[in-house]
Amino acid sequence: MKAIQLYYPPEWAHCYGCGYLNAHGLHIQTYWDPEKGESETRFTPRPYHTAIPGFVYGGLLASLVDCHSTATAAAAKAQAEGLSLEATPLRFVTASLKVDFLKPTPLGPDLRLVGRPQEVKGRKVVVETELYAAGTLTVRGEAVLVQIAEGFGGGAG
Ligand SMILES: CCCCCCCCCCCCCCCC(=O)SCCNC(=O)CCNC(=O)[C@H](O)C(C)(C)COP(=O)(O)OP(=O)(O)OC[C@H]1O[C@@H](n2cnc3c(N)ncnc32)[C@H](O)[C@@H]1OP(=O)(O)O
Repeated sequence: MKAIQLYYPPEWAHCYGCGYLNAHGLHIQTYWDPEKGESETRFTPRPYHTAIPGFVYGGLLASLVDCHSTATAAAAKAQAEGLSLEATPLRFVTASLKVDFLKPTPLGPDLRLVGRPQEVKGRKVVVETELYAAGTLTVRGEAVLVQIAEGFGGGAG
């Protein structure tokens, strides 16, 4: 299966969180399950992603939720409209991002994010994301994503 981010055209693939053309980026990769209508990202933080020793920096967790949500929005919109991302790349930007840090996230285990679209309406998609560390829910996010309008800000992403 191909990660949603790999369908982004090169001019939209420089994002620090998920752009495949950003050599210094996180390279977040999101996979869509059309049967369940939900998405998954896995990410293993590095030792330098520390908040306090043993725990993951919250800004990194917010970045994971952010880019996981933009990709989930693209997949959800494509499925809702019966489009193929291969033929019709869709790219969303984050209009609003809310992150609840429910528990400290331990540094070490692989993190798993699950995204569920709550609303797909026009250019807007609302996505709820849960982030698990070793099976424990530690972060919940809600994001409002807006599809980039035709010809908008080309090359900036
Ligand atoms: C990087 C940016 C440059 C772009 C270059 C483009 C190319 C590169 C792409 C690569 C992108 C990488 C993506 C990585 C993920 C990020 O980190 S993106 C970076 C952070 N995000 C930004 O910088 C976005 C800045 N904000 C904006 O540009 C504009 O506010 C937006 C988000 C495009 C929306 O403006 P708009 O197109 O005028 O949309 P508008 O018609 O007002 O609203 C559409 C819908 O969204 C809702 N909405 C809009 N804002 C909000 C909000 N804050 N809260 C709740 N709902 C909202 C509206 O209510 C409306 O809903 P409905 O009425 O239809 O139900």
